[in-house]
Amino acid sequence: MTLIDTKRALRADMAARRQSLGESMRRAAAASLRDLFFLEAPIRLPAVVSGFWPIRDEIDVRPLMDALVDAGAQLVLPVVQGRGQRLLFRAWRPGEPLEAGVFGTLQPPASSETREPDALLVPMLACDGEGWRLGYGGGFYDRTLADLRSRRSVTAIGVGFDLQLVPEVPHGADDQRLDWLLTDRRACAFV
Ligand SMILES: Nc1nc2c(c(=O)[nH]1)N(C=O)[C@@H](CNc1ccc(C(=O)N[C@@H](CCC(=O)O)C(=O)O)cc1)CN2
Ligand SMILES: Nc1ncnc2c1ncn2[C@@H]1O[C@H](COP(=O)(O)OP(=O)(O)OP(=O)(O)O)[C@@H](O)[C@H]1O
Repeated sequence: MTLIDTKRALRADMAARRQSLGESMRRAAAASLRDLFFLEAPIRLPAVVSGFWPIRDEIDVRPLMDALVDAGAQLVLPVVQGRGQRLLFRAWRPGEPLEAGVFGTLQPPASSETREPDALLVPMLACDGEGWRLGYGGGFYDRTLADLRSRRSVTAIGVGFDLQLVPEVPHGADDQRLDWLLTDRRACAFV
């Protein structure tokens, strides 16, 4: 199997695993995630922090985003510019309107100012103990992190349910490692 096939198979497995979680478990996980973030404090605030508006069965980071704003963070949300391009980030505050983006995402309108994040909450399907991450396969976060890291220091925090942690995520030359892992059960830095 090629790397692409192996990743595709793992994506299907992990999507099914995440789908098995019930509503009350999801609510509790969103609150634990928020609390663990502030207990372990992966970043210093104030800072520009990229969140994400959850799609499909992703963990709900909205309680964490609310708390980040209360703690002095400037939130930004990702915007897909096009296939093969890096993500752009637009400022957003909880309660402000969002508009439809690609792949079922919601994003701040073009009137919101663009900001480069100091830290990113990175959605993931799977992650391993070394910080290798599996996303939906667009390579958007890999391209974005490669570009940001070539110019500045950023903290990439992989965010998901604890059951998304697996022994090994296959990776290639284009994959960017995470700096931190944040789940409903742990927050830890990768060395
Ligand atoms: N909540 C959230 N927002 C996000 C991301 C994300 O992973 N989660 N992104 C992370 O990059 C960007 C959006 N990228 C995405 C890329 C692919 C798919 C997706 O559903 N892909 C289909 C295949 C589509 C196709 O190739 O035609 C799939 O997985 O079935 C979703 C979002 C920016 N915003
Ligand atoms: N910096 C880059 N430059 C060019 N192509 C890239 C870069 N990063 C990733 N890609 C390409 O994007 C495609 C998808 O990559 P991959 O399967 O790792 O996506 P993913 O990490 O699961 O998705 P995402 O980051 O969007 O959540 C691959 O063909 C990969 O080679």
